[in-house]
Amino acid sequence: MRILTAEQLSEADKISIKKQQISSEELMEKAASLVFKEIHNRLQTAQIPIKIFCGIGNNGGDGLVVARLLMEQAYSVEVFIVNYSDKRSEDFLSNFQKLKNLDRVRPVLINSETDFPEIKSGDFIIDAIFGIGLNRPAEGWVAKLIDRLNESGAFKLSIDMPSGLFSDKPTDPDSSIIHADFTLSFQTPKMSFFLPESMDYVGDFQILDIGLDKEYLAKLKPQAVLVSKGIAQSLYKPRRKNSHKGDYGHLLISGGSYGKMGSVNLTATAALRTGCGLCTLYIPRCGYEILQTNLPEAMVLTGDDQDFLSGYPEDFEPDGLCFGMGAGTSDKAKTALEDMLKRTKKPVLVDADGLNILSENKELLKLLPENSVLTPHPGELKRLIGQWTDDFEKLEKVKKFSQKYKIIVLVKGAYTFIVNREEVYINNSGNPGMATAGSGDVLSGVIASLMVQGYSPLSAAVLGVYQHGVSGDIAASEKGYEAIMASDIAANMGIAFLRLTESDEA
Ligand SMILES: NC(=O)C1=CN([C@@H]2O[C@H](COP(=O)(O)OP(=O)(O)OC[C@H]3O[C@@H](n4cnc5c(N)ncnc54)[C@H](OP(=O)(O)O)[C@@H]3O)[C@@H](O)[C@H]2O)[C@@H](O)CC1
Ligand SMILES: Nc1ncnc2c1ncn2[C@@H]1O[C@H](COP(=O)(O)OP(=O)(O)O)[C@@H](O)[C@H]1O
Ligand SMILES: [K+]
Repeated sequence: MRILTAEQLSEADKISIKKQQISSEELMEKAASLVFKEIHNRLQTAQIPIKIFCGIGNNGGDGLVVARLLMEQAYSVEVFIVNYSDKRSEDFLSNFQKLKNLDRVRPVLINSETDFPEIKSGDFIIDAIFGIGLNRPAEGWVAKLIDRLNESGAFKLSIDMPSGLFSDKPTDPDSSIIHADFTLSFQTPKMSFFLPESMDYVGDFQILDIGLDKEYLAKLKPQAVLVSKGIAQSLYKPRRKNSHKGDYGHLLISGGSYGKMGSVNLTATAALRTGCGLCTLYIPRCGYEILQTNLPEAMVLTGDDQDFLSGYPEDFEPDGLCFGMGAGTSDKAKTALEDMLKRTKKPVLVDADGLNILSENKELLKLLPENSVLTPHPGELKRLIGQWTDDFEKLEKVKKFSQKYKIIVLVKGAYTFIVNREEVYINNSGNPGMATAGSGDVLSGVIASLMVQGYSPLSAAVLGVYQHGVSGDIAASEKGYEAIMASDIAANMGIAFLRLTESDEA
């Protein structure tokens, strides 16, 4: 699914109306009918007090259509017009008239704070105040109304956007924004649904296909692409019967220090569970017995130092390299990274302390082979690219960084962003149970393993992040969020690949 801007969607709206020879009022009826259906499916005519707050633009128009359709099914509905301006949209006005023609309804106009209705915690609020047409933060009594709705404790369903939230630019967190429990959004998700600063306003969300012209939509340059199972399937390379371990690549994982050997163990386990043919670990001497005992499938080479990573193995040509987990940022570890980067032309994956070393020694960034993959979490990213003022600026900075060094940069989080120059992918698989020590180490193993198996670094990053999330979801369904440990994410990778190759019907 492609993420488009408000401007692109409004234009697509106009083009679709023209091409499909329908009126904008008909498009609104179609969009709002889908919202009605979702609500009706869930409420099944339960007599919950429904209060619909409608603005005076097209988002308000949607709210009015939903109100009419709910009334036709004998729901208990009250309609409030948030009358912030006299510039009512045409489709708002025609639907306002249609609603008033029903004799049971008396929409209540809200012109100031004194008109606010009482809102009880058991009410069901439908928020149709502002949609993608919001062009400034909500102010005055409209802001107070939004605050009042948020404080009510009532369930809030937003149409298209939580009112007060911008779709594709930063929203001042001090402004008034509906804190939706659920958002039903039209045609495509909006960028702010995925960014850490704004995702909480959206609640759970569902996208309703309102039938905008597919041909036109396909021509638009998306802000980002949401990674789906279909995309992951299209990247997947099935294993051939006529193959041997040499066909699936030899990965060298370099990391670890005294007390941090577990991270290398997790990365290596994940890499082997993701199918690389051979895996060698390059570690300080203190980790030798630990890893040889724990993970007999991996080969182990050690540097000269007892506790810290040092040097780089002589005469060793793996198919790909992964550096950083548990490595620390000692001078020796820095030299180890530098030696590695000077010895290879193949894209590498750098994670964790490898990223911290790069942040402290920015000149090393220039040594990264083209299309190397960096996998920072937000803290590591900040050290790497500097502070940002908001998530949209962060994304722009990451794109520039990716362009400057010709590399792929992940921004890990509840939604992980995969940035390849101007191109952005957003991953939606995974769950909060994965917020646990070592799950990032597992991700590095998954991606690096795919990289040595002949996937392009970008495909490895997109497929790897998706599979890592799916594996975490399998772990959650078996164990519950709290009990997930990073090793469970590695352990479930096989089932995640089985799921990937299953058709959805199966
Ligand atoms: N495109 C699609 O796919 C489809 C879209 N559809 C629906 O249309 C919605 C977009 O409708 P829209 O363009 O009329 O804008 P909307 O969000 O109702 O608000 C604009 C109004 O708010 C005003 N205003 C803005 N900020 C303000 C503020 N802070 N405080 C006060 N006023 C403020 C602004 O007034 P002005 O700035 O001119 O003063 C204007 O009057 C979209 O979200 C979806 O629900 C579907 O029906 C069909 C398919
Ligand atoms: N709430 C969440 N939902 C989905 N995935 C998550 C969530 N929290 C963390 N993750 C995933 O878990 C991993 C955590 O990585 P990281 O912070 O580097 O962990 P560590 O350093 O402990 O290995 C990332 O891949 C991230 O996307
Ligand atoms: K809304």
